[in-house]
Amino acid sequence: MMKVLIAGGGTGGHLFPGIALAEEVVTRHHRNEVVFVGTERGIESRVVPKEGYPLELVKVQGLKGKGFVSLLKALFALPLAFIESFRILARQKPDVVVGVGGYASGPVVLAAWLMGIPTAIQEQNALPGFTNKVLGRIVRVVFIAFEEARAFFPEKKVQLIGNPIRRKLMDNYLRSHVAHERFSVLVFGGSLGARGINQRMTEALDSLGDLKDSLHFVHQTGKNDLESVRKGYADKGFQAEVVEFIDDMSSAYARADLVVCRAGATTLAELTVCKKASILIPFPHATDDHQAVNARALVDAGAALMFRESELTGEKLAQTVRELKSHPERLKSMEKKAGLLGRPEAAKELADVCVDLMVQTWGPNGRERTPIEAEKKAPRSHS
Ligand SMILES: CC(=O)N[C@H]1[C@@H](OP(=O)(O)OP(=O)(O)OC[C@H]2O[C@@H](n3ccc(=O)[nH]c3=O)[C@H](O)[C@@H]2O)O[C@H](CO)[C@@H](O)[C@@H]1O
Repeated sequence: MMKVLIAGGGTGGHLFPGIALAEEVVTRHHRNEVVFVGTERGIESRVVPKEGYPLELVKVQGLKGKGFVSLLKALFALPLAFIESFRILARQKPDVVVGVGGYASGPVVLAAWLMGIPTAIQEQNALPGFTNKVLGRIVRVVFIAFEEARAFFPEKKVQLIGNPIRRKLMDNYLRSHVAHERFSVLVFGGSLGARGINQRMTEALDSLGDLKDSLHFVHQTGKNDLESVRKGYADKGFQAEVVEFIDDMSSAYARADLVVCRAGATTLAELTVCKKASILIPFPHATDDHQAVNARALVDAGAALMFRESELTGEKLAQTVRELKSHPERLKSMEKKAGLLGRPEAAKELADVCVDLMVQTWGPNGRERTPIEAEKKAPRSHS
């Protein structure tokens, strides 16, 4: 029996690896528990309750600055979030705390460390964010997904395991290979959508008119561009499903012959596990340009093509789609190379280490809990 507290979120790229860990933990034993800590405005406030896990909220702002000392200062300058974190940890009594990045991760992991609870962080990107770089010094284990991230953390703590993928996404994906007649392009801009991608793709349609009847698009726009993108496809006579957000990414991937997307780390992990060929357009304003560094790993392996948004015209994008469509053997080779980078076992490996941390710290049964606390752990079922 183990209780894991997962702190962080904000965007899907941080939260979904946490959900993947949660799924692994609760399917191992019906009395295992997972609690999330996030913020009201993060994607977690919508997704976590839907997934059936309890969510505690803290009020945190982004932390910017440089160096360990300035982060500590910034964290202590947020006394409310910090006090809330202590309270949550005292109430929840987790055996292990895992930070997945995003606003809530910093104060909660720091508070857990001060309370003597074993901590770990999971860094999704090739270049770690500021908070994780600092938390790396205090946590017991640092999980990374790209070799490039190793250099930013104490060597002995690092475990390169890849980014955990949601079990539901994997299971459904394996079951949902769909036969389709048209060449299907999945277009999406990370968990929030991407204006740059929305614009380039609608511009690209102008140069793809002759292929209209053999192309099918599934396009996720994010909140703001839904109507204009929908209109773009409709006015130009293309067959397209245009949505604000895709709930079922497994069937979206399953139907795609080609994916056009940003280079968020969780997206890339999914592309490799699902063996998909992709055109990557990294988010140009990502901190330290980390999306381009993420993308490089796939490009160097021959699994993807990458274009800088500033250099990519609609016409160039159209030409690339056209070329890949007319060279299925090239697409196949990209798919194969993507598959070689996939780490489908990441969630399991992460959960194994959580068990080790619990056993080392609290013994094989975890923390002592009063009979009432233990009783509250009603057996849960998880689909
Ligand atoms: C702007 C920004 O700072 N983005 C960061 C954020 O990206 P972001 O939150 O966009 O994350 P990713 O691209 O890594 O992952 C997106 C996740 O959302 C899911 N999804 C996406 C679209 C959709 O309609 N439905 C859906 O479920 C995908 O399947 C995937 O699981 O976190 C990533 C992981 O730390 C970073 O690499 C990104 O740089």
